[in-house]
Amino acid sequence: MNPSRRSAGRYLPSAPVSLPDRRWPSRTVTTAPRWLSTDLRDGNQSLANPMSPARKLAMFRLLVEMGYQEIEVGFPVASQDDHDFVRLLIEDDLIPDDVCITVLTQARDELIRRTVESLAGAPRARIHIYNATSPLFRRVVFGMTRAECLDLAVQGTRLMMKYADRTLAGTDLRYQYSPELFNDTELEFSLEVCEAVMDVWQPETDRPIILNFPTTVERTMPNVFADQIEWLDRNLSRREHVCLSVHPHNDRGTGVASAELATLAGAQRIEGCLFGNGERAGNVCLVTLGLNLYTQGIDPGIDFSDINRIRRTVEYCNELPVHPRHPYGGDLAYTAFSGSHQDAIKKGFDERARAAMAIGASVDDLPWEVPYLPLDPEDVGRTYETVVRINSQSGKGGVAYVLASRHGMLLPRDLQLEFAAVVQAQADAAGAEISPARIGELFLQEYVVQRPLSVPLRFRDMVDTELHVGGGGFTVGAARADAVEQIRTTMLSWGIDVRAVHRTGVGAVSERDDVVVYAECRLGTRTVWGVGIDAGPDTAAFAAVRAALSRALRSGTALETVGDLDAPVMHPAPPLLRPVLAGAAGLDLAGTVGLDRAG
Ligand SMILES: CC(=O)SCCNC(=O)CCNC(=O)[C@H](O)C(C)(C)COP(=O)(O)OP(=O)(O)OC[C@H]1O[C@@H](n2cnc3c(N)ncnc32)[C@H](O)[C@@H]1OP(=O)(O)O
Ligand SMILES: CC(C)C(=O)C(=O)O
Ligand SMILES: [Mg+2]
Repeated sequence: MNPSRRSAGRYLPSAPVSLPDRRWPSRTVTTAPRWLSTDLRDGNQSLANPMSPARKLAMFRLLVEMGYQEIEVGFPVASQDDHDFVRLLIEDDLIPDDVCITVLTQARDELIRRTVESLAGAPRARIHIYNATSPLFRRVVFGMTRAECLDLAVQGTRLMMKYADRTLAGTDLRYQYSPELFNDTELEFSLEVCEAVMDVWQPETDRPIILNFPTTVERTMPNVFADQIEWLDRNLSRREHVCLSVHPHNDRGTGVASAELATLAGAQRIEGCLFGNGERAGNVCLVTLGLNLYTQGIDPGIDFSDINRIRRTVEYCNELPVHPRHPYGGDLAYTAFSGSHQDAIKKGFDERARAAMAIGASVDDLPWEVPYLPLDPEDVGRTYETVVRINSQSGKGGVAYVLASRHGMLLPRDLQLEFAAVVQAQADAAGAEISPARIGELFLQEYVVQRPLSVPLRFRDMVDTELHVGGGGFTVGAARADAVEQIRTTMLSWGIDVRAVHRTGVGAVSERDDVVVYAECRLGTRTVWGVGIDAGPDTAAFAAVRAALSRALRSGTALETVGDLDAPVMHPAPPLLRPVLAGAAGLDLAGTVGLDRAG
């Protein structure tokens, strides 16, 4: 914004609350508050296309299944659909015994009458009346004095009770009042209005009242709201019969903080919407609040165990997408692309596995402590599959995680480093994410020789051990238990030091319970890796060494250095090896490139 044209000075800062001995900053939350979902009212009224009856029902059912026991189901006088939905719930007996529905209305005689009538036959229900109390609204919207504004609330409550006496004899009727724009209202006046409303309703143990304090348009920092709530908590009369409720909106993006600090300050109940739907920047998000508690070890009393289904239903009902970065429920909420995050996550999982094994327990019995993951994705029905995704920002830890978790390949550290560079080059070239499937393909292409050798190969030095090739597979004479050692010895005589053979049990790459062998071979000054995947360890080891040779051949420079550290030389390939290499790599060696004994 160009400061010469626009000035922040046009905006009036909110007045701080004088509460020098405020107590909320040193409190901690230990239990969940009561929740009210207003998805079907505040959420619905903010939609370009208000929910159809089918969408309303889907939302109601979802909320009930999740465990919400207080649900604001509409503004019955707003539309025929809203009215009919309330009737449907009552007449089709769709309201479980432990659920209380709420309906909202303005403090206007005719609207109150019709709202009360919409509840006829309900076993239990709450009527919620609101009127704005802030100076701006008194002046601009109502053209009322404070006394007239207070009277609106008082008369509204009286009228509601009068109509309810006539119409709702068999209903367990409960009451809620909200001074709209509470956060912009003089605190003493909010209190005065609420006290006057209570004088009419006369709250008692068996007929409590909900006083609900909204940040209708969030304009202050959350600590100011917390001060306001603590002030009310201290000053409201009949406190034991009052449920002090808050209804934060999210205009400043601090709706969650406002709600949480308000609970420290004395709020017992929070109204909000799933995934923060609602007017303008939304109502406070009930998913975030609930799972924030959960990750502090406090049961929110709400079932979030299938967050994807919750999100899909909410998206269907609201016809609005949930942002991929939305806390806990967004597609990317548990995903790291960046290398150092991935490395830490992988180490976190590895450490958990080790710790669990050490004490003979399941990882689920350990406290959740994984770097960069505040919540175990499985707790909300997500998998670990997308915890790490690979692009140019990723590193070896992430690539190794994908190979392990998606392809069952546990790479030795040096190979992780080497393959990460291969993936990095691809990611740089593509300028996009590399899928786990593509990473698997790249790995196979790079390290696993898949082309069958075209000729039988006999290792002269290996008694009883014969490597036959055909139909794409090897068979190894069974008599030799030390076949790997034999091939190592043979290779060494050709100047190839098979330094290490690493095995992992399962190779999901081939969709069989294969053994994966990683062979680290030294050719001159260069280390070359090859990977073999086969049913048995010996055949896999042979395949791994063969793959390393094939790779060495593909990169001619490596072969040129074999046998001479200082001056690259070209050696004819040993006669025995020449056809192997030709078959493996599809190249005609013709005596020009090859491998020979070092030195
Ligand atoms: C912060 C919130 O979310 S509050 C909930 C808001 N939700 C909605 O408004 C959705 C449903 N609303 C509606 O369908 C309609 O607004 C209705 C049916 C309630 C009323 O419709 P209409 O009678 O056509 O009136 P409209 O909404 O334009 O009227 C505003 C009038 O109500 C008055 N009014 C507004 N709020 C209140 C209130 N809480 N109590 C009493 N009067 C009120 C206004 O001062 C204005 O009066 P005026 O006509 O004398 O100037
Ligand atoms: C009706 C009231 C509680 C409201 O939605 C608000 O003030 O935001
Ligand atoms: Mg609201």
